[in-house]
Amino acid sequence: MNRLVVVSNRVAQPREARAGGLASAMQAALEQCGGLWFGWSGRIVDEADATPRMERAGRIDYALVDLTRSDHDEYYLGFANRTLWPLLHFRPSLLDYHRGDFAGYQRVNAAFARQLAPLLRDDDVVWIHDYHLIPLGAELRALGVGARIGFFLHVPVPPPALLAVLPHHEQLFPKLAAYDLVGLQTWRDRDALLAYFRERDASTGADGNVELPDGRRFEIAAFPIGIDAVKVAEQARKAAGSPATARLVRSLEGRKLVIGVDRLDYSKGLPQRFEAFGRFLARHAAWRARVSFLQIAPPSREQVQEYRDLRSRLERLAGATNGRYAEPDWVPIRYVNRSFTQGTLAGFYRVADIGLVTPLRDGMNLVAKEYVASQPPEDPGVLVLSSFAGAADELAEAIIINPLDPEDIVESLEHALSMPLAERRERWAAMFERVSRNDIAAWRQAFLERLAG
Ligand SMILES: O=P(O)(O)OC[C@H]1O[C@H](O[C@H]2O[C@H](CO)[C@@H](O)[C@H](O)[C@H]2O)[C@H](O)[C@@H](O)[C@@H]1O
Ligand SMILES: O=c1ccn([C@@H]2O[C@H](COP(=O)(O)OP(=O)(O)O)[C@@H](O)[C@H]2O)c(=O)[nH]1
Repeated sequence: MNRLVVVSNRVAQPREARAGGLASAMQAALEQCGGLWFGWSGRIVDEADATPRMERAGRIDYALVDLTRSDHDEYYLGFANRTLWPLLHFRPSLLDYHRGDFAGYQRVNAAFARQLAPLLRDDDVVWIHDYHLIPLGAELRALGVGARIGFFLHVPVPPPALLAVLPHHEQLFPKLAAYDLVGLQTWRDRDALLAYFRERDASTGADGNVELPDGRRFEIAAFPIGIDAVKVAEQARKAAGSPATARLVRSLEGRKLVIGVDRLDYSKGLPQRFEAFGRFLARHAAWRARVSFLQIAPPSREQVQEYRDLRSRLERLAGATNGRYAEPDWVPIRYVNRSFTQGTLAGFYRVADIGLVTPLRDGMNLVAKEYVASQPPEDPGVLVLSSFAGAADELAEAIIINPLDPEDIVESLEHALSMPLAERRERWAAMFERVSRNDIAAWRQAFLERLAG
């Protein structure tokens, strides 16, 4: 079997717990088949080494590179997270473009290619991930790398007119042609990217083949990412008796639990969720002191102003709702700004009556799938899910809502809290079957088989 080489900005490193779907998914995928994982070490240094630091853990070899302060500012915080992230999440008004950031992004991609190329063998299969690394394939090709190279974009793709808002977009997106295969989360994303290239005179086939006017060819296809459902279900069963879950259950004193787990990101629709929970309590006095909402929200990309603003806004919203409705022995919103291990989260999901997943846009949203996989089959909870998460395509039996309408979230809470057991079981069984079938191994195999040609 050919060696798999995974490349991503964020790497789930040994001994480090960090929230984020890409890293948790790729860790699950690589643990199963082994391989090399190349990416950012997470460290910012005065002067970066010319070669990556090598480490091994289990079946995974890691090749980790540091970033300098200007690399981090321009490439990661700047172009990746202040320009591409808002653009790809349909929020052009938040887009902050600087030519210096774009130059830094290209510089880091070129540097990654120079450090990765000497580690590659001809028969490796190279799989590059996400918006941080769009030009990396072209940089590797320029260095003579002839291996099959695939690319997977974890975030949504907006319609062509929005993609074209990006200054110099025509210097960036056609670089995808250096890949043999470009994978996206959903059919909607695939169709949007095909439409972008068609509008630029490419010819595209029904099977996702693209030929650019200069003759370059590549393929675009949808591969919805999954989770290791067996492992998550097992973690949830085990965690049911853990001290952390037991403490949470004790603290509820028989009340219902609504749970949300998200990086503190403006794409996740957290203000709308907090606002809706407040309205729910206003409308349903009978539910006050009978339901608690636990929102776990580890801070993310804190040097970006929009993320700091969001944090302050959420503190105000949680404070206002708690101030208005709390009792001496009950707080409506338990708002927690730290991360937990996936094992601990699985236990929390299992005892939660409702999983509240309401992003304004999300490539997939693995938390939705983890919530489903963690439920006890005999008494499963209810998933409330935004129609704007990629996961909604596979989880149609969730209560699907539009997160921009707080009333829709309020109604979904009423509906979920009063749903009969038989209906909960039926909806959950259908979702669990799909989450189990379309798991992380199936995703990896489907992508790599198509990449192999
Ligand atoms: O690396 P960070 O800047 O700390 O951010 C964490 C990750 O966020 C995004 O995750 C995406 O990938 C998930 C798995 O496919 C998907 O479910 C989710 O919808 C996406 O938002 C980002 O795309 C990753 O690059 C980051 O590592
Ligand atoms: O405290 C936390 C919060 C989240 N996660 C994990 O981070 C991932 C979040 O992925 P998702 O696709 O939902 O969103 P992203 O953060 O990638 O946008 C999931 O696997 C969570 O289990 C975690 O390990 N600890």
